[in-house]
Formats: sequence, structure tokens, C-alpha cells
Amino acid sequence: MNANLTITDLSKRYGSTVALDGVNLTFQPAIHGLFGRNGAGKSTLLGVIANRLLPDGGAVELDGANVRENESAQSRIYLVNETLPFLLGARISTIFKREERYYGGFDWPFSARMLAAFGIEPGRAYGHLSLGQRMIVRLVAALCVPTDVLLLDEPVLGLDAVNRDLFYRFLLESYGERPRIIVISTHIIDEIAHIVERAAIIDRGRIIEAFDAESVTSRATVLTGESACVGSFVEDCGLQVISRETMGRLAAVIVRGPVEAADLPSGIAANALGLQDYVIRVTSGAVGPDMPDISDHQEAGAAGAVSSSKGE
Ligand SMILES: Nc1ncnc2c1ncn2[C@@H]1O[C@H](COP(=O)(O)OP(=O)(O)OP(=O)(O)O)[C@@H](O)[C@H]1O
Repeated sequence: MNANLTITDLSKRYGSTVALDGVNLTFQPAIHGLFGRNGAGKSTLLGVIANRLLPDGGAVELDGANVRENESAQSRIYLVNETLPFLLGARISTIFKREERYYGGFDWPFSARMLAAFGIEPGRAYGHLSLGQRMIVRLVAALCVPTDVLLLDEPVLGLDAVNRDLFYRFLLESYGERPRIIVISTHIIDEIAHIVERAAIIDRGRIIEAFDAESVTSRATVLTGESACVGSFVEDCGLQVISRETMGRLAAVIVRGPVEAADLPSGIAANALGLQDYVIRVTSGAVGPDMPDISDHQEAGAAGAVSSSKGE
């Protein structure tokens, strides 16, 4: 049976700080990316899903079972985050045996192959490893337990570029062997863009978008050309502006949705945005007072509105 993780109206406060504000999301087996700026609520969301943090309201259900009240649902969810989960004095192999007992299985051959590839001896004590190596051990454990849900909060923090690449390969191999719900929260979006199938963007505790990662190229378009020309085109077509930058006489305006090349006047180029750029644009608050949105633009007229974003 395909696992189904449903998050309904989840809220969480820390004192007066609202970390989660009515989050609704569903996850099915796929590699999901959870993206958002610092403090957006990613770690809190993953912590609540894994039952490490208590929500103030809402529910997390795995195949209909409320995760808070159901131990067997809890043992189907594995979280890797910044908290120290293992005893510093314990050997890696002892740690893996503990995970095997709690989670009901462990892929020993795969763990041996991964540790060898990362150059880590299984007999070493966890506390004698470097910070990056400790994270690797946690990731190896995560890929070897038979849970239906894997939550990876900043999984490559501290890993060098070679080991990050190795980890992404093992993650894909593991997912290929055993598809399950994998949620990765990271700021290094470019590096995982090629493996993510679904993306969710969280901003100030709210999910602002959730979409198939493949569709990102049709979600926004960068139009570049002479400011006045781009401004008129955007206005004439009634395109919704996400952000706008001017560089001398030129403007780069990011609009929602695809723009057909055939519709473009000469002098304007249209390019799709990749996942990382898209996340940056929709979470950066780039449409602000000094970067007028389309409604300001319509009032001021095409050329006026675009040139006003030069920072008057
Ligand atoms: N233990 C805590 N006590 C008080 N406030 C907290 C606590 N943990 C998180 N917060 C606040 O809750 C909000 C969400 O934090 P969270 O750690 O979930 O964000 P994040 O998206 O994971 O950020 P980052 O990308 O920086 O790790 C932030 O405003 C943060 O300051």
C-alpha cells in the first residue's frame, strides 16, 4: 500500500512567534523538497510531523492514523535533523543495531557499502567523528531503516561537495529500490533540483505553493529587454509580476506563468526560471514599495512604473 501522509491545519507557536500558521499538505511516495527562508517554519514542520514537537492545533495522519496517538505510525517516520540523536561514546555499528531494533529492520549490506564509500569505519565511536562524518552516519542510518517516511532537515549540512554528490546518488539508489515519502529541507536547492519530484514552499509558517517540480519552468518567466518595451508588453498582456529589476535602460521582469515565444515582440527575450531561482523570487518579497507590482505599474503607466523601480 502506498503511504499517505496528511497534514491538516497545523499550527505551532513559540511564545508570540507563530512558526506554523494553518499548514495543510499531503505527501505520497516521492522525493519532496521543502523550501523557504531562514525562520520560515521548515524545521518546526518536520519536527511536528515526526512527533518531536507538539503542535498547538491541527493533525498529522499517516494512512489515517493520528501520529501523536499512534506509536506504530511514529515508528514509520524517521527524522534526521540538527539535534544530536546518538550517544557520543557508542560505536556506529551499535547505533545501527539500536535503530534496527526500534524501526524493525536495517539494510546492513547497503550501510556497509555506503560507509566504505564515505571512508568511515563501522567500528569507530560516533563522538570521534568529525561533524560532517556524524551527519553522514545519520544519513546512512536513515537510508537503511525500513520506514515509510524519511524527513531530512538540512541533510548535507557540513558535507563536502564530493560527499554531498555521493549522498544524492545513494538517496536516489535507495529511493529506486524502495519508493517512499522522502522530504528534504535544504537551502542548497540547485543541488537537489534534479532529484526532487514535488516542491512545497513555506513562508512565515504558511505553505504558499506546492507543485510538481517538473512544472516549475512553466510557473514563471523572466522577460528581459528595454525597460519601456518590457513594461508595455507586461501591461498589454496583463501579466502578473513577481519581481522586477532594472539595470540602466534594461529591465528583467519575472512574471507568473509561461510566455509563448511567438507572442514576444522583438527586443524581449523570455527564459524559464529554475527551481532555486523560482523559490528565491517567490520568497524574497521582491515586489515591495520600491519594486512596484503590476497594480502600481498599471496606474503609473508602463515606462514610468518600470523606471521607478530604479530606487528613487
Ligand atoms: N525553540 C524555539 N523557541 C522560540 N522560537 C523558535 C524556536 N524554534 C524555532 N523558533 C522560531 O520559529 C520560527 C520557525 O523556525 P524554524 O526553525 O522552524 O525555521 P526554519 O525554516 O527551519 O529556518 P532555518 O532555515 O533557518 O533553519 C522562527 O521564527 C524561529 O525563530
